[in-house]
Amino acid sequence: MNSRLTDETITMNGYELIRNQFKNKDTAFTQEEREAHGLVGLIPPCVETIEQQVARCEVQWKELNTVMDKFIYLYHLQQANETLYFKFLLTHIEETLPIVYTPTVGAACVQYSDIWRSWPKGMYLNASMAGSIRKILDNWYNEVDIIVVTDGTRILGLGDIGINGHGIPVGKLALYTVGAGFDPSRVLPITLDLGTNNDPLSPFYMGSRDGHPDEDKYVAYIDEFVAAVKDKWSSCVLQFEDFSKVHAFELLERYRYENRTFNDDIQGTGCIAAATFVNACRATNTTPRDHRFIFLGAGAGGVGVAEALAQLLVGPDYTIEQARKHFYLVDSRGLVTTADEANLAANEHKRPYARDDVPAGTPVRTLMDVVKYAKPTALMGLSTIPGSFTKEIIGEACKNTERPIIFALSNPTSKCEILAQQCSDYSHGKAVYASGSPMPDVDFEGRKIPQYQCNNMYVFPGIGHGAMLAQAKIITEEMISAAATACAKYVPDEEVVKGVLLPRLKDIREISAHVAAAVMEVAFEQGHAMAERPADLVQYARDHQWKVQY
Ligand SMILES: NC(=O)C1=CN([C@@H]2O[C@H](COP(=O)(O)OP(=O)(O)OC[C@H]3O[C@@H](n4cnc5c(N)ncnc54)[C@H](OP(=O)(O)O)[C@@H]3O)[C@@H](O)[C@H]2O)C=CC1
Ligand SMILES: CC(=O)C(=O)O
Ligand SMILES: [Mg+2]
Repeated sequence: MNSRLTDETITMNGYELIRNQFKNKDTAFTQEEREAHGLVGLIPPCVETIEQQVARCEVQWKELNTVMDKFIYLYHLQQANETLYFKFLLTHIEETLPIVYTPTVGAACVQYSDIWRSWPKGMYLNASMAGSIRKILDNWYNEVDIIVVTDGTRILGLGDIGINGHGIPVGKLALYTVGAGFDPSRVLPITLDLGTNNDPLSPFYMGSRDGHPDEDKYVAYIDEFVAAVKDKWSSCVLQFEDFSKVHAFELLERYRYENRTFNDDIQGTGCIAAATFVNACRATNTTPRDHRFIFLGAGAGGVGVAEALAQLLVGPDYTIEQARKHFYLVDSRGLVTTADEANLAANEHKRPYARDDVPAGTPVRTLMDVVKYAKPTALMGLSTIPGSFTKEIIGEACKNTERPIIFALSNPTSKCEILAQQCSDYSHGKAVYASGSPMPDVDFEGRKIPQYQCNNMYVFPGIGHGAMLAQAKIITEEMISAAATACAKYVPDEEVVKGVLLPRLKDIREISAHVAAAVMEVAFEQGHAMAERPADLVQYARDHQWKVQY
């Protein structure tokens, strides 16, 4: 539903109306509305359509010289008029998403406290609020359909940047509206400002400079937060975002069986990587079981993706243990093996992938060692180490298969394991490539090859929407894998054979409707849905997308 001016709930005077970002139409207020709401004289007299307003934004946008200027411009636009902001995003999706989201949001987060211009978007909860979180949530002004929460401890590949990470929940929620049509007045970005272990060098840093609380206090705080959210907004979806691997897996396990919640970095990333990999297999005429995978990075994203890909290999005649034998995970200590019990004890999420079959004396300390040993057909980068997929590594991978599959998923671009053009050059155009942040088209022997952004943004909006519409009590792995299948299938065979791995971003609303429908279908099948089942799930999802219009 749109937040419409004609709502009976409108009791605001004109001055309040133009300062309300959800109700404001600026020059698009009609003459009748101006007279009815005391707006006459408060805005320029011309009456414009939203298309005319967008045309003005286009001119202003073109005059902005830096990506940071564009980021700040969009933030201001959102603060002034959410409808126009989303209209501009949706009509300029390929230009604006790399600003609102990765890579520019990463640069903006690093400087968030410095570029701050009174952007009261969302909530900030800190350690001193322990014991009062439920009461503090009452300060929020509206009902909430979805919350994206971070504790700022692992923002993209930028590490523990504390309250400056707030740009990520804000950006993710913009994508929830762009992608799945969540009503922007009913979404809530939250940062839990529980300190940072890094020294925020800026004198303007707005968060706590204390280190993180001890483990017991931390978990008690998150318990209180989750319970407070459930009590205040019992039907809202709670998405955990960019929590360090120290807590990401543990918190997912702690809450997933009793709450409508998921972890985007583990499950959303696994989902989109599975969808992209399925299409890479369709494009290369291979099956998932044909592949041997090396992962650089065994954190939240790495293990989330490994588990989602491993599930693609599982079947009646193939167990998850057999599937996991296709995987070799490399972390900062080298190949993850059962010999390194200290590593596994500190990172239980790695244990299912720890190799116990490496012959004594085999060198497996570096990525190159492991590539030579395991002879991969697929390389997955979730390490935050830029340039780690070198020409030599790609050259080795090319010895094992005609078409190696290379996903360089670390964000933002400055952390990416290998750029698209490099991957094409080093593999002589043979690699099937996808990246986490957007990449320009590749020039291969004079031909322009389009690039694919394997990013959870393709699926989390639809997952959240499906869970909300079905009123799913919980969000299960089966719902997530149905979302992956729906996203992969959205690319028809005739496109996939040409190497198209993912749908076009301009179709994101329709993709999200299919993803949401797939999630709902499983929610009804598994008996987790509390809503009544609609006849046509895709149409139902479409009909419940907030329309970007006044
Ligand atoms: N495309 C997408 O949709 C998504 C992309 N990402 C991106 O993936 C990246 C990783 O995220 P996430 O998994 O959550 O981060 P984590 O911090 O959880 O994991 C990082 C992993 O990289 C390993 N690592 C660090 N340095 C090295 C090194 N020099 N050599 C080998 N391994 C190393 C770490 O090793 P150790 O375990 O030993 O510390 C750890 O296993 C980020 O850049 C993030 O933005 C994440 C989610 C979604
Ligand atoms: C995309 C995303 O969630 C990340 O890089 O953390
Ligand atoms: Mg993330």
